[in-house]
Amino acid sequence: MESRSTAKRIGIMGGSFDPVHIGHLVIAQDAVERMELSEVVFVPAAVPPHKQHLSLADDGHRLNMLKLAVESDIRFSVSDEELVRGGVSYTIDTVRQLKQSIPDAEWVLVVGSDTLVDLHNWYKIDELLDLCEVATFLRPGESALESIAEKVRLPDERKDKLMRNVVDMHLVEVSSSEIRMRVAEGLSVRYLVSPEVEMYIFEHGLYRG
Ligand SMILES: Nc1ncnc2c1ncn2[C@@H]1O[C@H](COP(=O)(O)OP(=O)(O)OP(=O)(O)O)[C@@H](O)[C@H]1O
Ligand SMILES: O=C(O)c1ccc[n+]([C@@H]2O[C@H](COP(=O)([O-])O)[C@@H](O)[C@H]2O)c1
Repeated sequence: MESRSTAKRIGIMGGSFDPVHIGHLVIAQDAVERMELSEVVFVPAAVPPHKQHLSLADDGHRLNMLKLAVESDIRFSVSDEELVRGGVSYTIDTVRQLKQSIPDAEWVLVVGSDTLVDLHNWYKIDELLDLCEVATFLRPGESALESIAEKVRLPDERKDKLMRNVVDMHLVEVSSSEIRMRVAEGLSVRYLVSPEVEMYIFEHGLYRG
């Protein structure tokens, strides 16, 4: 096993969080334990690069729901830097900014294995992989490690390092799209989002369709 330096290790979880659900929170907790992180920063995207055609709930609502979901857990925090920056949210810009704010930390980007096989399409991926470690978790229904490895389209050295950081995490079958759909259909989202987020959705009439 590689020995870790003593620098503080901070996880970064980026996403649309429209809305944040328990799947996101469970992954963040698993990442803390599996990747020896001291904390995880959730970063809601202004415009996610691969979802530019989708319309999302207002930035303010997505941010407020994230804050409500994580406020009782000192290991979690929320950064509004992508929302403040505006425009398409490239992760390289976010990681550069985070590194500037805490230069002596090690940064670990937490992504799903669907993302791992797409990383070669990310903006300035070479520089990004120099700046931070990537921890990948298997999402529900995803195939075995070997078949993911075959699909990673990055140089061997990069790929080997990424594959060493693919970890099993709890699989919670829930997505933000399902939450939005359930609210629109008048179904309950209790236990799928935190009670504070459930209340927020109903108080603000979000996702009614
Ligand atoms: N149930 C889940 N288990 C593990 N990871 C998840 C889960 N849902 C989302 N993620 C991961 O969380 C990150 C942010 O996801 P995002 O905010 O786009 O949520 P989503 O549920 O995938 O949204 P949508 O259904 O709108 O596409 C991504 O890396 C995504 O792979
Ligand atoms: O930087 C990129 O080129 C890039 C390309 C695709 C996705 N991302 C980031 O990956 C995170 C998850 O994206 P998504 O589309 O799965 O919600 C989110 O923070 C995006 O900004 C980043």
